[in-house]
Amino acid sequence: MKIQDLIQQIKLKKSFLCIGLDPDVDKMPPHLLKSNNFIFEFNKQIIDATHHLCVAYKPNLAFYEAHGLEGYKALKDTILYLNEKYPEHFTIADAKRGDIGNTSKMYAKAFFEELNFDSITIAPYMGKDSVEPFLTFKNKHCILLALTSNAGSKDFQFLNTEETKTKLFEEVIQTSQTWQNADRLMYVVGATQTEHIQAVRKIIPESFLLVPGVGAQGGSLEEVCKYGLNKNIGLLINSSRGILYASNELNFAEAAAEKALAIQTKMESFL
Ligand SMILES: O=c1ccn([C@@H]2O[C@H](COP(=O)(O)O)[C@@H](O)[C@H]2O)c(=O)[nH]1
Repeated sequence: MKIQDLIQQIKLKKSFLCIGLDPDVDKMPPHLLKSNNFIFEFNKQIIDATHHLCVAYKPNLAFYEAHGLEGYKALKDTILYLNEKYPEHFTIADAKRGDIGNTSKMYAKAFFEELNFDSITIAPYMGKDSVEPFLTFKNKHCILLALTSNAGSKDFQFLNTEETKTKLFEEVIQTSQTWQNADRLMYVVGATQTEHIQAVRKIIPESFLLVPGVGAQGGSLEEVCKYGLNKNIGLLINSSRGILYASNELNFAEAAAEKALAIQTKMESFL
């Protein structure tokens, strides 16, 4: 998908909501567990109930890989369903990949060609040659982990770099912007890190940020918007558990849609 198409969808729907498809058997409605391919069935009902309120879906690979072959099938069915029925949605494989070049090339083929996702999250720790194979794909996007939402982000991401005296997360953003096809880069910045979004925006005023951490992790949508919005919106704010598990009864999909609507309504007031 082209960035311009994503921006158009955001303006049309007055929403920059990304719904995280993190199916957790322990939290899913028990009645669904009886059906074959219940993970896909759960996703399908969530997608059908919420598609008009969001512009992106983000399956996190862990929730599929934990189920082996069945999980992979559910992931494949989910992305096929999205691409066929709701092709205007931006799709994110939250896989956090990145390896030596020839291995990254295979990851890129897996997610961009075989599964046909629009984007993938990438851990940038291995540097330029681990990310570049993903950046060769036209109209596909690489979302680098910059400043993550978890407490452990403090372990490394705030360390000062000796050469440039910037924090490691700032260095990741700055340096990656010099790579070929850097216009295909986006960055993960946690909603729990709002005091640092201004610093991020100073380096990349134009880039899209994928912002997880509202809802279950306690991040504030208002604060993220205050510091993160740019002239093209420039934000995809993710919520997974806060939407998916609003109810585990028969009405789970409608309950999820109500939560998504509440977020979309707030978003509309910022546009
Ligand atoms: O810094 C990060 C990077 C990724 N995530 C992922 O986003 C969702 C958040 O789920 P919630 O249920 O809305 O908390 C999940 O898939 C994480 O693995 C993140 O939270 N923080």
